[in-house]
Amino acid sequence: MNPTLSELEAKATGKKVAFGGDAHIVCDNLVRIYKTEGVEVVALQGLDLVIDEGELVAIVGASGSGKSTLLNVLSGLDVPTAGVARVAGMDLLSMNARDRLRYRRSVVGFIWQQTARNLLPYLTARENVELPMKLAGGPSGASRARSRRERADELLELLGVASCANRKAPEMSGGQQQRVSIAVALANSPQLILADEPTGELDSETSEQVFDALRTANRELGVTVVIVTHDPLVSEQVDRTVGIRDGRTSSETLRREGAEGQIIAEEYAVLDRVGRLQLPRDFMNALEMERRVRLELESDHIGVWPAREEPSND
Ligand SMILES: Nc1ncnc2c1ncn2[C@@H]1O[C@H](COP(=O)(O)OP(=O)(O)OP(=O)(O)O)[C@@H](O)[C@H]1O
Repeated sequence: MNPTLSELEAKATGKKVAFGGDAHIVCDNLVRIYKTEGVEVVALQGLDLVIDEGELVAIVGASGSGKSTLLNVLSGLDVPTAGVARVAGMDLLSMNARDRLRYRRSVVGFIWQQTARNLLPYLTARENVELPMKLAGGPSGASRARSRRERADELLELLGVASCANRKAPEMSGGQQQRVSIAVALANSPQLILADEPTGELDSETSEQVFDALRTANRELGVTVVIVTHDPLVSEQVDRTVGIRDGRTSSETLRREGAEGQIIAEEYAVLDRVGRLQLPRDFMNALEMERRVRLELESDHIGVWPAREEPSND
């Protein structure tokens, strides 16, 4: 039966569910173009990404694929050229300067690769954790100072570095400094933690401790954690690894526990809303696929073949 005019009208004016719905992080067709000396570099080329609240996600990709650009956008440090970037319902493209400052102080926490960038060397671990709470303002007074100190000590305890409370950065190991950095990032109870190569300067044993601390923050405090990494150890221990290639999400690896407790990892190509997907470069090279491919729909899959050589006329 044909719809009535009023049904059509209701459909046209009805609220469409936006891409990603009310997910915690939504990037929709995100573009970031850098212009330097008249040359344009397209660092993000229409990237789509949806991350739910409380997820722990690793982002991997070759050097120059756009990982840091994405993290800078999500942290509110950089503004994308076009598209949608939404975190905790806040629109990162249209935010004014005041909201951006508030966003950076209390919605998101950041951990850099260089330990020296995360901590002030002349403050103790406890004072470093107290600092963002002081900067966020609010009432002053002895009881506020006491509650800041208590929160700092709780966070250091949670992350296994309570013994470092009175030490300054040069008196701590690299791994301890990064765990204190996580406490600093958590100080103002952010909803999201972003970490750019947090274990890049550490050996594998120390990396594992830092990664455990990030996992503890995710599990115990429910904070969403996004880690950019080259470290296979990190990407093996998260539920979801998102691969970025040429400024777009290209693959996702999902990990789940099998019936006998073994970890099963399955890699998927990412299909965007209009049906585009990136074939892995080594697959394309192996079959010398270039420019066009032939597709065939089967009952349960789609076959992709190299374009047929046209028979020559001579
Ligand atoms: N400020 C900038 N000005 C011009 N081009 C830039 C700028 N920042 C990044 N780019 C370019 O954008 C692209 C993506 O860079 P980005 O730093 O996001 O990659 P990445 O995946 O984080 O790399 P790496 O793993 O080496 O840190 C690269 O081609 C890079 O040269």
